[in-house]
Amino acid sequence: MTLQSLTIRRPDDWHVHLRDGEMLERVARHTSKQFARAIIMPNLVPPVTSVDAASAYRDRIRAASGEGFEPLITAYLTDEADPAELARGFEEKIWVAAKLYPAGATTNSASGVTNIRNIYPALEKMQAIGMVLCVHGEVTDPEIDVFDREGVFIDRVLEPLVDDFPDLKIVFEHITTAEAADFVRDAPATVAATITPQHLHINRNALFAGGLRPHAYCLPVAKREHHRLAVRAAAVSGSAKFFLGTDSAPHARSAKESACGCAGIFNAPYAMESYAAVFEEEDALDRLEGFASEHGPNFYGVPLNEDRVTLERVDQIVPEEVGGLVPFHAGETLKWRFAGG
Ligand SMILES: NC(=O)N[C@@H](CC(=O)O)C(=O)O
Ligand SMILES: [Zn+2]
Ligand SMILES: [Zn+2]
Repeated sequence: MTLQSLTIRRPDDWHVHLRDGEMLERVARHTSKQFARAIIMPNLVPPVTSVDAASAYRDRIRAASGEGFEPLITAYLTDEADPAELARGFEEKIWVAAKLYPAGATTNSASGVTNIRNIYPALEKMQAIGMVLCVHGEVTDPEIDVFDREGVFIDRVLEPLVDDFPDLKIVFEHITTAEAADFVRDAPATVAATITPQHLHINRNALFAGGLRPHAYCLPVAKREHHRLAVRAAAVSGSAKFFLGTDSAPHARSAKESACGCAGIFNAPYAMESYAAVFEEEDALDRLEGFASEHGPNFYGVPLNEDRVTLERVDQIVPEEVGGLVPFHAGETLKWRFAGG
């Protein structure tokens, strides 16, 4: 018999961009509706580099997201990252992780790290205190083909990093390739990965389907079909190393539909529906709870959520716009509906 509803422990989103100001007001409740907690990415302008900025940002998110949602703030690592400041914010429970953006790799990464060696003192400190490192894993070398930047990052940066910091907890964010899925699977238990809905649903053809499709553009860019299939296999494998991170990354419509469109897909409004579709197609709905609600907290070392949410089998057409933004799956019919707790 076909499953008509699915009740699971409330999920968390281990990678999301909530932005600030008016955009934060527009998007925050889409995330807080589905998820109990979320790892909030720090790539604001200016980036979140100090404990004070992080604390103030957390207050603004709490105000925008409403009761019952816990924003988990991250620090933005620059070449000047101060180990003492990182440790202070971690001890004061203002931030739970720090984010490595290779300078120039993605949206608002201009202040990112130019050479991984520059943050070795910060990483030593993080390793010592048990603070998680989140990584945007792409090299920025213009000689490297954009579709190869994740794979080359593994060889040039990640593998040496894992060797040099055997006790540092590392999350390889938004993986998109078979190489990344294999690397994480075979790495020590200190290494995990987040997986977005879009990298489970689309391959690079989606960027060019009948014309140039800015709303399918994010970074790392979607890859060939065999990579999508490998990332799917990892997500539904049941391995505790792979967990949910939407990378919902809203940009104004005008910034997406532009001669130089911004990278980022706004998937928050139908995030769980989108993941559920994938797990059902892979005949793995029984593994959705682990991926969405258990593997992430266990890796970060925080308790599992106690409340439950239900997904119902109801067709819903995703609108062309949500709050003036174009959501992932716009115009498509999704077969599940997030019905809350
Ligand atoms: N994923 C994206 O395409 N964009 C993100 C940045 C990021 O996660 O790399 C953003 O902040 O817009
Ligand atoms: Zn990123
Ligand atoms: Zn992101």
